[in-house]
Amino acid sequence: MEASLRLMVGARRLLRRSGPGLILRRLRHKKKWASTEPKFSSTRLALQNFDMNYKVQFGDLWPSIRVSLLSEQKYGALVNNFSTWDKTAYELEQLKAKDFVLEAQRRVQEKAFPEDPSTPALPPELETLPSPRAPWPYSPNLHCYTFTRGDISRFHPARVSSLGLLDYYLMDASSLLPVLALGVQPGDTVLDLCAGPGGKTLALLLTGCCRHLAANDISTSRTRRLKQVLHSYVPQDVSQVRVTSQDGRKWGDLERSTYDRVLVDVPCTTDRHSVLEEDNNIFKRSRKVERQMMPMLQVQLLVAGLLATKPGGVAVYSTCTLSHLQNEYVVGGAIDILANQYQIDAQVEELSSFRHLFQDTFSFFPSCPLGELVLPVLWANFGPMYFCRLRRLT
Ligand SMILES: C[S@@+](CC[C@H](N)C(=O)[O-])C[C@H]1O[C@@H](n2cnc3c(N)ncnc32)[C@H](O)[C@@H]1O
Repeated sequence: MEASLRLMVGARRLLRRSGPGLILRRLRHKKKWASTEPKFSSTRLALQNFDMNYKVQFGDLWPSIRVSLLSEQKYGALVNNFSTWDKTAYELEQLKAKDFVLEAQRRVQEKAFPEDPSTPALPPELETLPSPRAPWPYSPNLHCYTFTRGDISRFHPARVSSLGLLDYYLMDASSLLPVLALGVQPGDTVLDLCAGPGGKTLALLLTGCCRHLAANDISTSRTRRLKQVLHSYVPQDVSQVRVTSQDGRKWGDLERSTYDRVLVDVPCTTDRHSVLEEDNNIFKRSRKVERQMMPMLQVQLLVAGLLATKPGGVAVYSTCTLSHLQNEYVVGGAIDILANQYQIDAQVEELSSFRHLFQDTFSFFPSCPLGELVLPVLWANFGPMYFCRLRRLT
């Protein structure tokens, strides 16, 4: 009532000043503006979409995944080996945080020396651990601290050490799993195809194994952030990184059969971000086509990544979505394209022993047909993180 009164007074004033033409123009403008106003926020559209699809995909597990996605996520502190790492590790241990990678390595050691009488017997599911001759087949030298199950303490922001470098990098701890699964070995040439803002690139460098590391991202703003991360964490004399800003889909033509290890950490619907943040949300109406084309882009990037891998080399595909259309289906699609269009064989490698190693820290989806999927749960609110390890055979 009050609003229509104000409208009438305003209209009368306008009529007096400028005649009926202007009023009509203003009203027309107002109507157009009102009809383009979004009915639902992007976060709400994302939740509706997930409710529809993930109920089918995850059944009874979906309500608990949903509430975890909407709750505060947990972080991990990736220790910067280039900085005063021993001091950092000591300080993190004082906070009662645990290095989940070191704990997994200890479990492998226990398997390697089972005859040691002081070693407790392993539970049957750990019998699939790697053989004693290859005690740690995953990327080495990575140390990441998390608070234990159910502990929702937060890490303080990273600090500059006496060496002038930041002491740790805060990330969703499950983001380290694709890098660990890549199994970088000393002297490897490595490609990080979609690298910005650079958490995984930093982890790859921290392995101390990369003879040469190519870090690429199509977005110049993301490669700028990547360079800032490198500047804050890595000494200037570490020079084996090359940063580029190209379309990763071209890599198969640019550098075919070149790299020992390739990480393909693709853009996706970033499920946690999509249900929480309006800013840069892929569920905005204006980004509908981009969202629909996402699986196609992901297949193209994975194909390019595998083409850039040497025969016998390894690529890891990863996303932070629960969607099987962006996960297993993409892996299956890329393998088919490689076989049919390029006569190249690539094969998914089993990661079930890897899953057993880290199951105290993360909740894995038990029935993922290809690769592994970390589910957000309240006792370990990491992820979602999907990763799949592929070996290029020919
Ligand atoms: C999930 S993010 C990568 C996160 C990064 N690996 C990290 O750990 O910090 C996906 C990235 O892919 C980039 N991207 C999107 N399309 C691309 C393309 N065609 N080629 C290369 N990068 C692309 C985006 O700019 C975005 O930075």
